[in-house]
Amino acid sequence: MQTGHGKLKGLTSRARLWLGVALSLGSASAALLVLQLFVFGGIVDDLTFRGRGFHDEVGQIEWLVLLLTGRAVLVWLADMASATAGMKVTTTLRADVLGHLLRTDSVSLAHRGAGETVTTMVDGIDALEPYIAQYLPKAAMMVVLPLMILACVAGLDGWSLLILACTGPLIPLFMALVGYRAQAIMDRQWTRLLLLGSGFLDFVQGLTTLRLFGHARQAVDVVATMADDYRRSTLSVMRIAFLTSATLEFFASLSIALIAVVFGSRLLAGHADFRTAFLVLLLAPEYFMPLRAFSASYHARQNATVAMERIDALLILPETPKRVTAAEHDSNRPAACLVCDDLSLGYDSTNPAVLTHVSCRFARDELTVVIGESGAGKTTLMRTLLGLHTPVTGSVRALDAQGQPIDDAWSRMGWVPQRPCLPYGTVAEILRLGAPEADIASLRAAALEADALSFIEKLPNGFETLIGEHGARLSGGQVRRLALARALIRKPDILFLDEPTASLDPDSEKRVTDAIRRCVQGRIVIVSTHRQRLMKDADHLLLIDGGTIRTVTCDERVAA
Ligand SMILES: Nc1ncnc2c1ncn2[C@@H]1O[C@H](COP(=O)(O)OP(=O)(O)OP(=O)(O)O)[C@@H](O)[C@H]1O
Repeated sequence: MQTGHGKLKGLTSRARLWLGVALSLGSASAALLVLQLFVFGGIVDDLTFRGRGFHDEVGQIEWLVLLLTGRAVLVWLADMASATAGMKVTTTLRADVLGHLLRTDSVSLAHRGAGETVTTMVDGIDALEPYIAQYLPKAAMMVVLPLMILACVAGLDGWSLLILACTGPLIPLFMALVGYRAQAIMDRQWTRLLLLGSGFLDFVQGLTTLRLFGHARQAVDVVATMADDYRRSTLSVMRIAFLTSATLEFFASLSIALIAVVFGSRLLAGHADFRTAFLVLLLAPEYFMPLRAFSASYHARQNATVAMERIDALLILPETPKRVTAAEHDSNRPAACLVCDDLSLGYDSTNPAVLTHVSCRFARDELTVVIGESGAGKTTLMRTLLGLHTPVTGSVRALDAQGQPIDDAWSRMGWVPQRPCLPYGTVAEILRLGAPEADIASLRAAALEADALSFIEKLPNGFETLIGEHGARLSGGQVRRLALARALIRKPDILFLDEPTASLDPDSEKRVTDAIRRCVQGRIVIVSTHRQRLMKDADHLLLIDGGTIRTVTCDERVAA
């Protein structure tokens, strides 16, 4: 199995080109830096010890300005390239994770907290950007520039080469030791961030309930405690960062001081010339500079390693398998029936067998109503038919009028869940979630079919009226009819409605039931309910009882 570091390395392939450009530009700017120091050393030596005036050095000064400008441009371009690489990686990864979550078994996803998923998607993926845009280029420069400087110093002075070659490797070694300890602290900090993110989301979502039960104050205290924990663990991380840079500074200063002392004594003894000594003293701090920059971005790698583990936990969530394979793929064939063959459905080990040996058919132009006690498995069956939940055994097939499987029937399904999710937006935006390209005529047609047009037209701005989250300014019956219109706008072949009339008053119940009846023509319509009115309207009544399913006979219906 790949470790967090291994997975991080895999990320670089997403922006190889931009990272390559950043590295090339960085290397070129490093070469210009070395040249610049040589030219500067020469100018200072000429002016101080060789008796030359400024007018003699004009050519050299022009070169120096040219090198400085060239280097500034190259550094800017390298920064742009690495920032582009970082953005490219995070953008493509976020799209991939989102795409995967859309294909994921909805039950597995629901078992993870929404707050944790959101924090991973936002902060987790953001944490990878500094790793790509800062850490990787700096790690490469930590090798390129010191090697260039060592090569130059090798040609200038043996002693200095020895000092730099011995002290340089000590720094990464010590940083690795510190980093080993920092990883545990980073893990802890990430856990605290997740707790804070999910706690805050829960708090906002449950604000009304908390106020009603008089727990708002305690909730604020809990969030404050979590924020304080996060602050403290951030301070621990910063302590480690300070320790790392202090170590670096110590070794760097020691090494430069040593070179200065050695050169000083040799200059006094007349065994060295000023130009060489000055040049080596100019080059020595630059030798340690990339190590410093690398150290400053080292925490980005640790942060990214922890974030990558979390992102990977999302990526390994099981995807819902494609359930039907057919040789031909013809989206024009409408589904004539939906067939369940010996289905067994369950969740994790706590609930492994909700339904067993379920075999049944759902036909077009029929209203099939599924009934059963609360907790019998109606929603579980519906989720499975929709492809949102993977059966333990058995299969679900959509067949055309000739009995041939239809591969893409699932793309033409409509669903109205028990608690329809209406995001913040206008009525038109909510409806267009079903079909983004739908024009206003299609919106009106779907609303009319779902008996939602009359109330939408009475809203202050009609289809452009802003509806609060979860349909805040609508009644329960209006929310159901709007959700039905959203499902119908997709022109579904197969329509699922989970408890569409639950908790509605008789008038709203009648309106929703009549709307459902109108939808049956040319469609497979499957409804789960506890309500008598829908049961009476059913063409086919299925009862879930004792973990399996059976048809309710006409005699039983009459007797009931
Ligand atoms: N995500 C889940 N993980 C584990 N068990 C679950 C999950 N969802 C439902 N269950 C369990 O599966 C069983 C069937 O639940 P389901 O929601 O399908 O019942 P239902 O017939 O739709 O109930 P209701 O009429 O109250 O909506 C219940 O025992 C429930 O606790």
